[in-house]
Amino acid sequence: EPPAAAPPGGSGCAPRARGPSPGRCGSDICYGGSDAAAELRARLRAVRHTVLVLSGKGGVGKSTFSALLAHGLAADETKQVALLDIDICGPSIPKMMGLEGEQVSECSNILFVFFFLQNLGVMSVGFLLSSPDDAVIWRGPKKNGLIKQFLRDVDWGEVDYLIVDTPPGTSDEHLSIVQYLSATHIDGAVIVTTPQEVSLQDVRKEINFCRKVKLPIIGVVENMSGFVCPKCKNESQIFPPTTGGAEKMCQNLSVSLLGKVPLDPQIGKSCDRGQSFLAEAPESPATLSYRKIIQKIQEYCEQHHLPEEKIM
Ligand SMILES: Nc1ncnc2c1ncn2[C@@H]1O[C@H](COP(=O)(O)OP(=O)(O)OP(=O)(O)O)[C@@H](O)[C@H]1O
Ligand code: SF4
Repeated sequence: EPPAAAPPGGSGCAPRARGPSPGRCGSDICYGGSDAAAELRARLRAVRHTVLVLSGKGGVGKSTFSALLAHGLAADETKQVALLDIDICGPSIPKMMGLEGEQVSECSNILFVFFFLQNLGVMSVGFLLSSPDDAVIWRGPKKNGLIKQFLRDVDWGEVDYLIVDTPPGTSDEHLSIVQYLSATHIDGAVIVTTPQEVSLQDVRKEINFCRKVKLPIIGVVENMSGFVCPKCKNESQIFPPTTGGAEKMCQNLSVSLLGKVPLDPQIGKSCDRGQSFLAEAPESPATLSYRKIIQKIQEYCEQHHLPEEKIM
């Protein structure tokens, strides 16, 4: 189904000016006052589950996983899913969701998400850039202000699953999102890695970060885990797991391994076209792995679901 380009918002909504909107005090961006936590709570009160997607290294497939997690959850049409991209320096979600070049719309200081499907909304910092090739070079406080603005000013509506694609590593943005979302509820984090030691090293840091900020870890996904040749069916380890891969690391650190996703060149092609790989290659081994992982995340969230009074 083609993406609906126009966000909802009614006729009076002019396209939003580029860049974050100024705060009420007239400063470049509003960092929130004493009532900020209450505002955030109010805005996010109808979000049932929040899942952060993290990775130690860049390029391991975190944004791809976030996009496909959102697609997979939205396959159940009774669920409302929102995908938030806070990768301020390299937002790739607009392209992966076929929404590149879109600009955020606002009406009465409320920002509207774009809908890929009727039940799958997307919000990305990329919608604030004038061109997909623009670089964002901002200092921490400005980034934090933007993240808070996203959470506070966006009309999320009723959301069953809010998936947050974060930048690689552990930075100011991670601390901010954990702090802001703690005003409501975070189910936990999914950490994406390749089997290589160089990626696993950074995952260990990520796990320490989660433990420090008391963010539950739903589990680890080992991506690019082997390649099955479509011709001869031989399996090759493109990124050899020299130290036992994610499986060994998860055992050692008492963290769940949610699953392994093999390399499949079709994944990149589908993402570049802004299409769901799960829908385009429903029988592929990678899709089957993604589906099993998504089901585990869903089960985890259902087991940790919010008390009714928080769902208003
Ligand atoms: N299992 C896979 N098989 C083949 N290609 C993959 C797989 N997973 C991801 N890719 C490709 O790897 C590249 C990097 O993926 P992606 O942009 O999701 O990484 P990332 O971890 O979000 O990177 P960054 O954090 O730097 O934005 C993309 O071209 C994507 O299509
Ligand atoms: S395993 Fe390698 S050489 Fe053999 S068919 Fe597959 S791609 Fe070709």
